[in-house]
Amino acid sequence: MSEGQLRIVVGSDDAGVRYKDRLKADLQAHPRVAEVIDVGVNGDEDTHYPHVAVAAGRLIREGRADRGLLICGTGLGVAISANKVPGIRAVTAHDAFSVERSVLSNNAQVLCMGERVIGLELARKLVKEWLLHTFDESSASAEKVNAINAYDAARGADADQAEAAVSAC
Ligand SMILES: O=C[C@H](O)[C@H](O)COP(=O)(O)O
Repeated sequence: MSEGQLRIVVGSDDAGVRYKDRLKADLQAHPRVAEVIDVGVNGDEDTHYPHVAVAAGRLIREGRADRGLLICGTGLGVAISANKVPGIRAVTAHDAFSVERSVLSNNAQVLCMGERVIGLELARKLVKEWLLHTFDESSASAEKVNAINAYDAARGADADQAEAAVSAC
């Protein structure tokens, strides 16, 4: 893997599998992509979106992938589900500005799209652009992402600990 290359996990439910497979092929051909890991679904498989999205999020959390691209009917269910994995920041975005800011403002690792919402060619263009955005740890946005991470780290802890973690940001 060369410097700056990304390992990307892709996944979908049955409503997103056509786009997932097409976008996966684009990713495999892209010079910025070192590896694509497909967590399904494949063919006529009918695994529901939460299971696929959480599997993808876990690969990122475990350090086996850098980013995730998840497709369902709307892009909403996969985002909600991936965000249940600690440390994961997943967004649904169907326009260039939101896709860009998901990385530059939010350092989101996971981009979600809806096959029933966006045209395939626009989705392909946005995914190519997404690959070129990189979060700047020295930017003013980093402090805000750190606050998200502090809330995240405090999940499961008692409320006092959560407040202390957040107020320290
Ligand atoms: O967010 C959920 C997705 O759009 C999914 O593909 C379809 O879910 P539904 O069948 O519950 O509408």
